[in-house]
Amino acid sequence: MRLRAEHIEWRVHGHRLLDDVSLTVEPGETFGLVGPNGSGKTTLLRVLAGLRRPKVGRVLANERPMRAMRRHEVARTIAFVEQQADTLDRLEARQAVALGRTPFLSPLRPWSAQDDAIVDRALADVGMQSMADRLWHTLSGGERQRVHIARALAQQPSALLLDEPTNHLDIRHQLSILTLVKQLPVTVIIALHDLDQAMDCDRIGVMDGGRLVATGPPRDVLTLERLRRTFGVHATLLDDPDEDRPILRFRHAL
Ligand SMILES: Nc1ncnc2c1ncn2[C@@H]1O[C@H](COP(=O)(O)OP(=O)(O)OP(=O)(O)O)[C@@H](O)[C@H]1O
Repeated sequence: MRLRAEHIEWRVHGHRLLDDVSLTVEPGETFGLVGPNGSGKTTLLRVLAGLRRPKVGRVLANERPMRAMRRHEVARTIAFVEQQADTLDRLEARQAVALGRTPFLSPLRPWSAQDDAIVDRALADVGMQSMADRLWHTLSGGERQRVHIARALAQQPSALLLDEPTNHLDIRHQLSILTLVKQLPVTVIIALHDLDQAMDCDRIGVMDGGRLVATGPPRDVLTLERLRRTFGVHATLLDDPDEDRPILRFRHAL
């Protein structure tokens, strides 16, 4: 799915949280959204997910204005893993993942073996199949995060939006989730704080003060000057001996 934002502005109590943001993410692309705290990444993801409907600007999903789409239609095509996702206290992990199938169910299309298979696959993809029967409140922060990601995968979306999905994860699960989402044949927009992880995206966008100040291939965008200006850090670039890709080494805050 092609996701396009055109001249989005989002204001809260007179503060402009998004300022003339335009962006096109192509089908199958993995697009990283980076920027300092409070730069507008979450706000932009919420707009792209259809949870916020801007008065100025518009979002198009495969060239269709999202404003014209019904909520369940959006839920069938776009999955969003939020940073502070809901607690699901009385549910088992498997039931929480099964919620991802809700937009597809109706009296004419009840739960089926196919839904079971999709849920099993999503649990396996995030390495949670052995904890499928565990109650939500018994799961660790990282395990809950993996269940949220599995719920989004169970939606089988055309676009997957993730807000700092690796936050609570140990390094092994960070890498496996990032590898997994990159391999998915769907459009992925992922907000990341780890700029080295962002280097593996197809393209990245840099948010700064509610504006999208740069987009492009990671190494073109994450220049030392950009790191200084937007992130307020002095960094150097090191060569990775195993791959044709630089490694960022952060020296100090400016
Ligand atoms: N409801 C609100 N009312 C007032 N200000 C808000 C509201 N929601 C967000 N903001 C402000 O908007 C700005 C952008 O917030 P947002 O959560 O989009 O940033 P972010 O880039 O995702 O930050 P972080 O990296 O810290 O998660 C912040 O300054 C935040 O305090």
